[in-house]
Amino acid sequence: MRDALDATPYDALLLLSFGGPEGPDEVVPFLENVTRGRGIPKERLKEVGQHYFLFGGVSPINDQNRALLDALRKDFAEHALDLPVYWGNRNWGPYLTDTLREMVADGRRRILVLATSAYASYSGCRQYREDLAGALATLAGEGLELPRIDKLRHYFNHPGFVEPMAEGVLKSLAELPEEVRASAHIAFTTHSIPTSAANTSGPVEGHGDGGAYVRQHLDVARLVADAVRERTGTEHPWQLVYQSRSGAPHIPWLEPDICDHLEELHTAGVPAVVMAPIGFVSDHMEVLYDLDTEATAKAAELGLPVRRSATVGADPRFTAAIRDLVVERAATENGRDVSPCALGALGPSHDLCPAGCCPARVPKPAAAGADSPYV
Ligand SMILES: CC1=C(CCC(=O)O)c2cc3nc(cc4[nH]c(cc5[nH]c(cc1n2)c(C)c5CCC(=O)O)c(CCC(=O)O)c4C)C(CCC(=O)O)=C3C
Ligand SMILES: [Fe+2]
Repeated sequence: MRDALDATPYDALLLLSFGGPEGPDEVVPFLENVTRGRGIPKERLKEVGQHYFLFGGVSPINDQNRALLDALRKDFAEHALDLPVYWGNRNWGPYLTDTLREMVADGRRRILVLATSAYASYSGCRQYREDLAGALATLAGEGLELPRIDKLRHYFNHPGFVEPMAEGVLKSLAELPEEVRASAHIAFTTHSIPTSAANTSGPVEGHGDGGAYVRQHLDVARLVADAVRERTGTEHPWQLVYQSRSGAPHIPWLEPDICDHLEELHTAGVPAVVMAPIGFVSDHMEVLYDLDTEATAKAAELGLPVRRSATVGADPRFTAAIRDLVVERAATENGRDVSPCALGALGPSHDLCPAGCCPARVPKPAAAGADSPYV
């Protein structure tokens, strides 16, 4: 019998995610939820709706979260970590507010949140904290006693996140035709966001020099590229590029787009490319449509061999990393010294988002940060 791991003071882990439709009738209401008050052009919405309809109106994201939940519960049980795991979403059922209400009914008082985004950004961090504040406000309005909520630090540079992605790139390289393999480029991709959001991502002191979002992705890309070089002996040129841009065309977003990048590489005589979606935790719609469908069709049109490498999903190294982060944070809350685990040049991310971190265009209350109106 292993020694039991200690999660106290926490009495629950909450997996907080984006949510997605699971049938054709759910696509439009889902997109209405996503875009409420966000000023996304109608044309873009129609187009994105088509992406979902192409897959029968079913986003893979909910099944992936179910798989991650199962894997986390199994991992915790195997390591005698007594911590129930719940799941709630921003944009589709199970909705965060309903899950939080259930957690309160179950007597949970100290909740730790795992968001399905590894990096700093408004969409990937503060917006989830706003969701938590919104849910807490609803429960307060119902006269319920509010639990205390903390959010796990960003895990982009945890070895349990980086390692499976490095292995995925190695596997994709091995699948390329042998004669082009050694000269293949790696295109690391992530969600494009407005450059204004990129420049203000992360803590205030890093704003203005590109922000944490791009810096964190570059660190991960370098770590994966280094791991690949160590294991193949080959230096594969790489670049961080972007996908899934939305918003009005006159507003600058991070570039280049993966499709333009493939065209550029092809013109420059690069014979093959591995697309590595390091910005995403699992193979959701952005990966299945924007990379596996659109970018792969673009590459076929160019006659450029491409492979798309795996996301971490429910990889056991990732669930072990989450367990590690939970135990680390619990120890910190108990005033014990910890040595947080992180690869790369940036070091472990902060436990508590400081005031002004990843600001919203229109300020809103956000929980689980230094500027939270809740304890
Ligand atoms: C940084 C980032 C992540 C990664 C971090 C994280 O995971 O949170 C992410 C994830 C996701 N984004 C998703 C879906 C959508 N995102 C949209 C719109 C937007 N995303 C943005 C950014 C991000 N998005 C932004 C700046 C917008 C513009 C509007 C706005 O400022 O909000 C829209 C509206 C239509 C469109 O414009 O494309 C949809 C449908 C899904 C579900 C996929 C599935 O169903 O499998 C997931 C996991
Ligand atoms: Fe998105």
